[in-house]
Amino acid sequence: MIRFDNRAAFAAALADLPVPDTSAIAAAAERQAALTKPAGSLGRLEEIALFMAGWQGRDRPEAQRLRAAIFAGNHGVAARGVSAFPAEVTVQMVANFRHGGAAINALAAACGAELAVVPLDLERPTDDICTEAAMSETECLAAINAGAAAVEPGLDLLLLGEMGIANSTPAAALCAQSFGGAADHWVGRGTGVDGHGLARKAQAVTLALALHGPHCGDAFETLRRLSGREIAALAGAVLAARMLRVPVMLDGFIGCAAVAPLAKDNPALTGHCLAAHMSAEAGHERLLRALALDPLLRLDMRLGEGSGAAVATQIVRSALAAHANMATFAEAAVAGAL
Ligand SMILES: O=C(O)c1ccc[n+]([C@@H]2O[C@H](COP(=O)([O-])O)[C@@H](O)[C@H]2O)c1
Ligand SMILES: Cc1cc2nc[nH]c2cc1C
Repeated sequence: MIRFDNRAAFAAALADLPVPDTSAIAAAAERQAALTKPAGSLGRLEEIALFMAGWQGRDRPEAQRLRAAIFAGNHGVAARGVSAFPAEVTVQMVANFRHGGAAINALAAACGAELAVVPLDLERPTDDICTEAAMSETECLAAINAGAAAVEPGLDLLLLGEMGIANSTPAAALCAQSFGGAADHWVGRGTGVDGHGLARKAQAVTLALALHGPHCGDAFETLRRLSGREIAALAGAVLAARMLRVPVMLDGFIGCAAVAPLAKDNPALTGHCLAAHMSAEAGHERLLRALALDPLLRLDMRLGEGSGAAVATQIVRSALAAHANMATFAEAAVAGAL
């Protein structure tokens, strides 16, 4: 299990990322070339199989041990009218996750993933990012470590999700701080705010950037000032997964925004990540481009809670089933290419 003792340990881990196992990739590619299909004819499924081989370190990667970890947090900035829903929905949805009634319960079960629900101090929202840092150093480190604790060595794939009313506003602030651009480039309608709500979001992001921007010296400080507990937990989970060579399936706008400050400090960070889908949230396309991630699906989803990650995991399962179970040309006595 990974635990970061302090912010320096977090920064050191981010600066020294493990790389995939190139001999496992080569062995998987050799097998792929021998399977009964024209070379490349399974398209991205072939790339996914090699990606999984590299991080799992074996030529026949598996999709047996799948975990979906959903982090939940509350946000001081919610008081500025930036969400279409009241803040109490966060705790109510956590109860729904626990009772099995949410989309992620159905979708995680459908793709064979166990579900870990991690509420983070829901009774204690973060401070309003327009006037204060979201978290103290201690709080931010605790949230990051709650994320890291959800990652176990030997997982075949980690699916990540979040729940937090108002969290698309801090997510937009993280994107603007990490990749530049005005607030308007990054805010979207979230749970469904109207034009006034959208203007309040842009205003909140602009205020937060003006206050914190000059002080966001590294990923930890950016997360501490501009994110929230569930977002910092996602960042901690992604970095811990990398240290354990566990591949990660990222979900929507907020899930991807969590890695933006880390990718700013080390662009290689997203190397063990797949982007499940392109959310309908306005900034997600721009964010995926900045992270150099090509989403697997485009289904106009914008739910969060790991729902897109669970749907895209079905694609990974298909890729690995073909890779592991197809016959080779020799086994099936099929002639190869001329
Ligand atoms: O995943 C996405 O792309 C996504 C886009 C819009 C909203 N959400 C979810 O909706 C909540 C954030 O929206 P909001 O309007 O409250 O900021 C939070 O619980 C997210 O999981 C998620
Ligand atoms: C009902 C509801 C469910 C969610 N799941 C993730 N974010 C959400 C936001 C709302 C409002």
